Amino acid sequence: MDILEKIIAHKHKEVEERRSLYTEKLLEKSIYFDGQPISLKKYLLREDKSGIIAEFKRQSPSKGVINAHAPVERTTIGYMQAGASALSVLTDSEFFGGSSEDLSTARKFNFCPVLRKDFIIDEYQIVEAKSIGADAILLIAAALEPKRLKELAAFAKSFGLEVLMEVHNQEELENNLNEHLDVVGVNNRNLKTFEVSIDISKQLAPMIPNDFVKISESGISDPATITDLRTHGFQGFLIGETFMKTGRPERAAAEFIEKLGK
Ligand SMILES: O=C(O)c1ccccc1NCC(=O)[C@H](O)[C@H](O)COP(=O)(O)O
Repeated sequence: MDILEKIIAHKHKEVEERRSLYTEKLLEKSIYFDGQPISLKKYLLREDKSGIIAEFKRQSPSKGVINAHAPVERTTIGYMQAGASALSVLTDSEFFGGSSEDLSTARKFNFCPVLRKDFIIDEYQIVEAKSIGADAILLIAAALEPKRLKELAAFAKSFGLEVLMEVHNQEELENNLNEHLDVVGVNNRNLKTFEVSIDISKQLAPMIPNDFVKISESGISDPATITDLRTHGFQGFLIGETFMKTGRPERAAAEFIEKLGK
């Protein structure tokens, strides 16, 4: 079993356990449930922002522990003050050391789009995403059949949540484009082998229709890479480890964005 298959197998168990503790009806009582989501798509297109989606990521399967101590509140407020366009919060605990509480904390202290970064395989997780205050969810093409990905995207849109679909190759892209997606992300990291190559983004960019906002994800460690990716049509850039591996992720983000010039 590769790591993605392990994560997905775990998610199936996790969803069933959670559903037995908190029904969808209970989740719908959250203070966030009737709120209007903040559009990730619109914030990524704002010219006064960097296009960076700054990620709160404590650990990962590829790197182990990245930052065990950064507080969510200070880090996420600092990311937004530094000029990030949006936040991404890993909510998986088993493999990434995150939690729903991390996302709710980020939500409570920031007025900006918040992406729930998790491995979504079931409608329950989408109701949960809304209940913890997320504005957008991630659907990973490598983890879902195209029909299922489309059903989950439509379900998310019915709650007003925006959908980021992540691909790693041409086949995943061509098989999964549908009208319910808002943002298409190219993951530079192969989730099965952990190899990272920014060239994947550059190769796939011309194949992504312009109706979708295009983002490049993972392995971005230099502002010059963003300048280059912009010339290939990318409007958003998801960055986690480069910031989180430092003692003060929000300061690393501020220095990075200052060097970028926006
Ligand atoms: O980061 C990993 O090791 C990983 C392994 C398996 C599945 C997903 C994984 N990461 C999730 C992400 O997509 C990244 O957190 C995100 O794109 C930011 O990447 P980075 O800037 O390289 O931290």
